[in-house]
Amino acid sequence: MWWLLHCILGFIRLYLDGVKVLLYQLFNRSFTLPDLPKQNGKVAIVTGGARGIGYEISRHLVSLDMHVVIAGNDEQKGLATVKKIQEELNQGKVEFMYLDLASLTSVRQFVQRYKAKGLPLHILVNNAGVMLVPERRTEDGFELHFGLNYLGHFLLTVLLLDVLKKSGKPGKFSRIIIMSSASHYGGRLTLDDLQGRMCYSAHGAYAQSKLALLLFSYHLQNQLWVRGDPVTVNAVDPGMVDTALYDNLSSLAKLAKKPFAKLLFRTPAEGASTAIYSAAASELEGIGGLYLYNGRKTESSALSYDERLQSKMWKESCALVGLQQN
Ligand SMILES: NC(=O)c1ccc[n+]([C@@H]2O[C@H](COP(=O)([O-])OP(=O)(O)OC[C@H]3O[C@@H](n4cnc5c(N)ncnc54)[C@H](O)[C@@H]3O)[C@@H](O)[C@H]2O)c1
Repeated sequence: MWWLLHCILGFIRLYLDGVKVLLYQLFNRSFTLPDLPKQNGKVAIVTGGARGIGYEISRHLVSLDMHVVIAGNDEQKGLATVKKIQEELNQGKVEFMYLDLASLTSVRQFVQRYKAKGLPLHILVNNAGVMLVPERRTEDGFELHFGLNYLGHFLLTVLLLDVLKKSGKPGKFSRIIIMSSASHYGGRLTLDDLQGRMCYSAHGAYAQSKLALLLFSYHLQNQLWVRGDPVTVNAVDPGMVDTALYDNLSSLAKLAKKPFAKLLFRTPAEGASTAIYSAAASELEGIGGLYLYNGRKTESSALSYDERLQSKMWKESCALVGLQQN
């Protein structure tokens, strides 16, 4: 019985958070990107950069003369996106590399292939994600939202940290941008049931994955500061954006969403603006540990700032992906 209540509460919390965001978007214009400095010589990885918000981030970073690696699990789409960006921008340094975040082996192989290229890494945008997927497991047996949105990005980031640290320097920090969501406000984290085995709610699982990303983001930033490493980590909330992320809504919810999406949802380009700003704005040089929404610093949930929970999650995540803690 209590699992049913848990599912219903997860569902209600997610939709309430959605309503709050839509009301905000009704009365506030989308953040307008200022002119950003050219980024010649810089290299970025954008996960899920082949469509939606990730595509807009990739395209904009290439237009700033960054070398962008689009990392995704759909090779055909990825290569087509590379071609599209090159045609639109009349060339530009952009390439596709295969990465399936739902497979820890694929994450490790991606990092190996990336490192073999000998490229530096100045910007890592952890953008890819899925939402409201019916109960499924990753290749490694993790609940899909947790395994893909969170653990895949956790491993990717930790394995790329050495390159990010080497590529940054005082006054020119490397930057990690983590795509969170307002759904994290309603997120709950049950450390002894991270895989939702006791009771599964797709709404709860998505919110949990976004909360876990925030706990990770703050904890990692603290570690980097303590060690004096030239890398910053900021989390970004893109708002509610009309993309394929909503493809898993029920038919009824999709129907109800249609008029709202036209009127109130942000376009992918608008949704990408805060992430692009975090990646390239001079005024964010050396600044990390923020939750940014609509171009501004905002408070995330009280739970996300809980340092004990952050460190417990860090330890648990290292154990789950088979990493030695440092
Ligand atoms: N759209 C919104 O309203 C909204 C709101 C808050 C947060 N977000 C977040 O923004 C990010 C981008 O979402 P979007 O709205 O552009 O959705 P989208 O569905 O258009 O894009 C998601 C991207 O993730 C990639 N992806 C999915 N599974 C993958 C896997 N196994 N390995 C590698 N890549 C994979 C997809 O190929 C796609 O490129 C997500 O993290 C999402 O949670 C979106």
